[in-house]
Amino acid sequence: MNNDVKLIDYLRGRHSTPVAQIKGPGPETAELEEILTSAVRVPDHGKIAPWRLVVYRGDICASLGEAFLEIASAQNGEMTEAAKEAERVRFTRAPLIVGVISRAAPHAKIPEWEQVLSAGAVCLNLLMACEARGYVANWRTEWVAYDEKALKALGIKEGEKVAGFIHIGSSDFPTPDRPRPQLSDILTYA
Ligand SMILES: Cc1cc2nc3c(=O)[nH]c(=O)nc-3n(C[C@H](O)[C@H](O)[C@H](O)COP(=O)(O)O)c2cc1C
Repeated sequence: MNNDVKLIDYLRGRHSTPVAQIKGPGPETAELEEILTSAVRVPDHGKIAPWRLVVYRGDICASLGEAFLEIASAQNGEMTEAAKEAERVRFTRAPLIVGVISRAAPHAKIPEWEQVLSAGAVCLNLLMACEARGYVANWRTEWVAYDEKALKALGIKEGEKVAGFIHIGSSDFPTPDRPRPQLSDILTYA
């Protein structure tokens, strides 16, 4: 997002950038932490922060790719070279990835569902906080968010769930929009 774009104009056209289009640079640590500080300013019933963030970047991303490949080949048997490469680069396609991890759990007062929703809010807010600083982003999960062994390699603890792996970087060409639902198809006035 251009810095002088009004929020109302941004929201009218907000959209993601496909991962294949995301290149460097990504934000360095100081700017990233400003982005993340904004991103977690979300509605959170009970103020319990039922989420946490994990930054994946640098050498760890290539190592994770090797781990994904090992897990996938043990589960799928013979893989094509293209499929192997897809695993190797899964976490190196963007300069960095932020895992938004839901820690939703039974709570005396706060329904677990609402805790999950709050993690979704962090994901969307993170997309927008990246754009506000001139970066682009894409909210992915992919199989690694649902596989026990992959989750272990990713440092996700038992009981936690991945709300999103937000791929962050830059892009130098515009993304065409995708079809959007017609308001009339999803809106009723009670
Ligand atoms: C929870 C969640 C998980 C997603 N995971 C994937 C995924 O694994 N692979 C994929 O191609 N798109 C995935 N998407 C969709 C991408 O984020 C897609 O680019 C996005 O829906 C584009 O919409 P936008 O332009 O309105 O942001 C996911 C979306 C959500 C909300």
